[in-house]
Amino acid sequence: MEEIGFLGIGIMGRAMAVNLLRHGFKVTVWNRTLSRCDELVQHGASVGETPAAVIKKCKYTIAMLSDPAAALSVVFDKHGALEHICAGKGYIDMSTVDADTSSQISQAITSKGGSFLEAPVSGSKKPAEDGQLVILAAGDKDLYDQVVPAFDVLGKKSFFLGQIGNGAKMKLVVNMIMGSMMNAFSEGIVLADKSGLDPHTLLDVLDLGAIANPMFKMKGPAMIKNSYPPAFPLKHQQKDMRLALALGDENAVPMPVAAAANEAFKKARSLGLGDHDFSAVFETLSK
Ligand SMILES: NC(=O)C1=CN([C@@H]2O[C@H](COP(=O)(O)OP(=O)(O)OC[C@H]3O[C@@H](n4cnc5c(N)ncnc54)[C@H](OP(=O)(O)O)[C@@H]3O)[C@@H](O)[C@H]2O)C=CC1
Ligand SMILES: O=CC(=O)O
Repeated sequence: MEEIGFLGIGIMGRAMAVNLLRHGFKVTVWNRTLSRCDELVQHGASVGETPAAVIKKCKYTIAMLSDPAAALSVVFDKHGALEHICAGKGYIDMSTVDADTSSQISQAITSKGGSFLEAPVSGSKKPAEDGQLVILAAGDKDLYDQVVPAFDVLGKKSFFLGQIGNGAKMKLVVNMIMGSMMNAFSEGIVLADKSGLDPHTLLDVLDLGAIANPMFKMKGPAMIKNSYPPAFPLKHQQKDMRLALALGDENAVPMPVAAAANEAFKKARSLGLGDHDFSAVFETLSK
């Protein structure tokens, strides 16, 4: 494949770009805080000074940014992606955003002749490091086919979900479920503890039954120790709950469980836990 641009070297972007480099891709990176690119240079990456410079250099550019405001800013602001996007270039936004944000980006890119794919991912820091993400792509099928070699490195499975917005919506549905589960799990651990049970035994029981899952298994032991090293920052989970609730609003879908979970994540943010892992929502109950 041609050289790949990578915009956004946060928890996920760093792991994904390193993975591409490890598998022999040439990668040019950019990050708003440019110093975060230094480590990538040691892995063999080049650095672009602006998103526009990366787009100019690379046939394909991936973005992995925090939220809708960041995704829009990197495309539309001065020295943004739009300045050099043109026919023959592809832009792949893998950030978790809402369908409307994705459509705005798609329209802007395609109106300048470029091609666009949204491709949010399911799977956190460790799956990103291990190339085990689940990729939820939608938009330009030709571009999808062209970047499959990169997706094969980044993920264990890619879905092509059709028109723009479908990838964003699928991701929000999945994370709405995940955020609700994390709250139910937190309440369960506290309930076990306060009613005189050993929370570690609860984890063992859960792991053997019908609701066993990798998230409970991975996060539970650390939560019991009140430890929340950020893999998926809580502020991003709350953003996903907010965007999923807006999708529910648009479609008149009642979501009382997700709404309550969103309040708990908001409470956690108000306690200053936004940069901790999203499992820190546990703190809203255990104090
Ligand atoms: N972490 C996870 O487990 C997963 C995260 N996601 C999604 O992936 C995306 C990235 O997540 P993650 O890597 O964890 O987040 P981080 O907070 O670690 O990284 C966010 C990135 O966005 C950049 N950024 C933020 N605001 C702006 C802005 N206004 N202009 C330009 N760049 C900006 C940051 O740059 P700077 O360094 O300068 O702050 C950084 O590169 C999010 O949409 C998240 O919801 C999806 C699946 C899993
Ligand atoms: O978006 C977070 C994840 O773990 O997936």
